[in-house]
Amino acid sequence: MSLGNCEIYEVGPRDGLQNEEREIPVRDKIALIDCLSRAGFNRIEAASFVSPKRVPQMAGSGEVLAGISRAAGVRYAALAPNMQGYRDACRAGADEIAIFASASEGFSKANINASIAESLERFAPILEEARHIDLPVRGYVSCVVACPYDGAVAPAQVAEVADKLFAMGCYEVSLGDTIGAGTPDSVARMLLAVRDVVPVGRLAGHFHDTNGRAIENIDAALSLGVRVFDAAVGGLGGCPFAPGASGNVATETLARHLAALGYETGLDPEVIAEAAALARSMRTQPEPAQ
Ligand SMILES: CC(C)(COP(=O)([O-])OP(=O)([O-])OC[C@H]1O[C@@H](n2cnc3c(N)ncnc32)[C@H](O)[C@@H]1OP(=O)([O-])[O-])[C@@H](O)C(=O)NCCC(=O)NCCSC(=O)C[C@@](C)(O)CC(=O)[O-]
Repeated sequence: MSLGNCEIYEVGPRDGLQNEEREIPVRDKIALIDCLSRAGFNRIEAASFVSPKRVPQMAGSGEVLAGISRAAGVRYAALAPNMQGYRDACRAGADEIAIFASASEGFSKANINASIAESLERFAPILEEARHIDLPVRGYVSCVVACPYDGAVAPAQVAEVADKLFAMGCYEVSLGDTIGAGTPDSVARMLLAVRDVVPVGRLAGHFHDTNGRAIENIDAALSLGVRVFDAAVGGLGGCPFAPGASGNVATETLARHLAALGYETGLDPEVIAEAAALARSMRTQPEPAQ
């Protein structure tokens, strides 16, 4: 019996690759995105216009967006931390922008060298300009359960930042368990608080699998009505500013799990397997094919 649709938002080419130490050639990133473009995703996070000194792996983002073969109906997203990043992303032809805030001050400072309040001030003109050209902006809240610098994060703090991003015009707010500290209980407590201020249909879950609980946490989020989940093909990833954070939940694992539960993702498992093999081959320490 079908339980309806669930969307996987593919973040492998950005959240996945940004943490790899080995320099990955632009042509390899393009090949991965082109493969993912055949898999049936609506949205693929393909690029990040941040400081190349802070995240060297994302330095070729403009060339990546210029080189991909765009598939009809797929939106290619790019991260932008400030107006400079926003303008670069627009010039490169990003179809949507992702801004990224944190629920904890420690991570905000380490990640983007700004307090939470300062980061929201930086994002305001992005939302303003994007609104004029009908460019969708997605908002991230990181550290929704715990922060590698400040420890446990209260659900009310997450709700406050999610509320602000939504009120500023983000069409969707993705809730990031950046260091995979969540449990089904802590994720549910956090979501209950956030659901009070942002409609659940505008929320997405972004679960890193550091402690092997991403799937359980996704189940908790599903039971509270979340139907969009970020995932990285091959389980790539992590954040350079969150020590110990490992990859996102793997797209192929999540797609299988959702299908077994009865949700439709519209993804082609064979193409996903092909992309996962490609992604794994790009790892600094490549893993054997599964
Ligand atoms: C945010 C900044 C830029 C502030 O950086 P800053 O040092 O405060 O900024 P600044 O304005 O003083 O600029 C410093 C230098 O960066 C340059 N710069 C300034 N802006 C840009 C830009 N847009 N693109 C390219 N260069 C830029 C600027 O031109 C200058 O260059 P310099 O004069 O030294 O040669 C910096 O701290 C940064 O780039 N941080 C990296 C943040 C990042 O990419 N983090 C990883 C992604 S977030 C994440 O992974 C979490 C998430 C989203 O996946 C969800 C989850 O799991 O929780």
